[in-house]
Amino acid sequence: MRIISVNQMNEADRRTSEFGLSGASLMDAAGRACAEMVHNTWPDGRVIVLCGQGNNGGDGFVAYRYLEQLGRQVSLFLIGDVGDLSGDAEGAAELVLDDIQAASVLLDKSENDSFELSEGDVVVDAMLGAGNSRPLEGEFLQLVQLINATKAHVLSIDVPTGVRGDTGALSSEAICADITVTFNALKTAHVIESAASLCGAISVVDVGISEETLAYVGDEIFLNRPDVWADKLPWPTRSTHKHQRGSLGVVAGEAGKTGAARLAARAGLRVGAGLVTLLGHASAIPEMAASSLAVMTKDYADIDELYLLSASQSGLVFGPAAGVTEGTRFKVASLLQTGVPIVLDADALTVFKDDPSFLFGLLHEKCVLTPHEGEFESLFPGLLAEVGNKINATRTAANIAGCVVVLKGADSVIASPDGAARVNVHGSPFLATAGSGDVLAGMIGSWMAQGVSAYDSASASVWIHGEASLSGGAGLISEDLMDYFPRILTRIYEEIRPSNVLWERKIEFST
Ligand SMILES: NC(=O)C1=CN([C@@H]2O[C@H](COP(=O)(O)OP(=O)(O)OC[C@H]3O[C@@H](n4cnc5c(N)ncnc54)[C@H](OP(=O)(O)O)[C@@H]3O)[C@@H](O)[C@H]2O)[C@H](O)CC1
Ligand SMILES: [K+]
Repeated sequence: MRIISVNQMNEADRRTSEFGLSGASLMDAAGRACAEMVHNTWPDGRVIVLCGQGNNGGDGFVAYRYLEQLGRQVSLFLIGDVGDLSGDAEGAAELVLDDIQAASVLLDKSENDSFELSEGDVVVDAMLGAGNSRPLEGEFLQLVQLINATKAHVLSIDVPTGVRGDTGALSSEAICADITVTFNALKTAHVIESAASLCGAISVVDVGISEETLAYVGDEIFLNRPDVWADKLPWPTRSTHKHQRGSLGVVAGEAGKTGAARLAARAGLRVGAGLVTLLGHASAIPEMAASSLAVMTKDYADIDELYLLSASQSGLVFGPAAGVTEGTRFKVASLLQTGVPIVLDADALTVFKDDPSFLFGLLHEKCVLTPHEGEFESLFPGLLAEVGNKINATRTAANIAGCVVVLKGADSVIASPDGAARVNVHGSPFLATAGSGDVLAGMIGSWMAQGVSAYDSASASVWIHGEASLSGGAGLISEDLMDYFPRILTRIYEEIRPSNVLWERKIEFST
């Protein structure tokens, strides 16, 4: 599923009308889909369709017409004058002209009490869509506040009114929808917070804009789902041995602070690395060894030994509980010098707060940085605010760093230095718990150790991590996450069924 900008969607619209379906046909399909969604989701109750002056309102006029045909009790309101409508919206309004009422009657209770919204009503929000260009005020704002204060169900067309398509940030109060119906692709607001949470359940409907057109106008930005990376994961064959499944080295913090590295190591083992080793100072070995069975431990006396041990791994993880110290900086530099694929997280990022460009000079294309918003701000100060769009800010960061950057959150963005990005919304809020980032880092390191690209390793890990959190539900702690991996990985495997892999070998005997 593609994520595209408002301008790109307008261009896709324009190209489609030029070479295929007219704007009026697209609007008809859009409005019809919304009417059907209302009818199927809420088969009873009054429906109130609230339209603005643009094409979002146009979709609303069409939806009104189809809802009438479906036999629904439905009323139609317009903000502004019919005379100000133009283009396809004007055409759609002409078919329902006699039914249009001024939206002001919804606000002025003395004028018409019967239009007080109540529980069980359904509001179709067609006030503003992709064309919203500024904070709401006047009637728009009052209507949004009125609708949000009721218990009526709300279906927003394209985006909830008040939300701006190209950012997740809110500049004024916006509609809180139960369902948002959008067309052929997603926009930033559907996946990035805070706007994303206002969309409710999102339904992407095909109104006739082809994938070819979207690919032509759009960037390589997709929703992060198994369909974009599942076939890139390696599966062992019957003759694979553990040394062919990669060796992951997780560099631990000091004695007493090795829990984070142990979480990462265990996650790495679960995700499939054949060998996982915790690398630590001699003083940290006893506690690591005591709690690890299949994970090995190895001590290093100094940075030269760490370099040698790391250089023999096929994937590395460093940063969780490493300490914001000069020693951590040296270790990062040394680990990067090995050229081995590496995940840098937490302290391994924060430690470069004062001179991020020094880190950028050391990074290579097999690196993955996994900052949360605070750590991102340390490395790329002001970038998020300046770009105003989390997806594009992360893409810029990946370009500056020259490697994959995962900006973690409810809406994690995985960006590659070539401009591609994937946005992950798959996960539970209970992931906000100690150690969950350490688990993620271990997973990414493990896929990379097995030869998967940095971009696919990060994408697969973020999704599987999210899926595990959903399986865990409430009360989840980081230690639990790993227990869900086998079932999730088996499901992914079963969906793909790589032709070169045979798990269960059937041998039948007949007598
Ligand atoms: N392929 C598709 O995605 C399809 C989309 N459709 C629908 O079309 C809209 C986009 O339509 P557009 O006309 O570009 O935009 P809007 O309807 O959202 O709004 C434009 C009008 O609203 C005014 N405006 C903008 N911001 C505000 C504001 N904050 N307050 C008040 N008024 C505002 C704007 O006026 P200006 O003064 O800014 O010029 C316009 O009058 C898309 O969302 C879909 O629903 C197609 O119908 C199907 C294909
Ligand atoms: K809307």
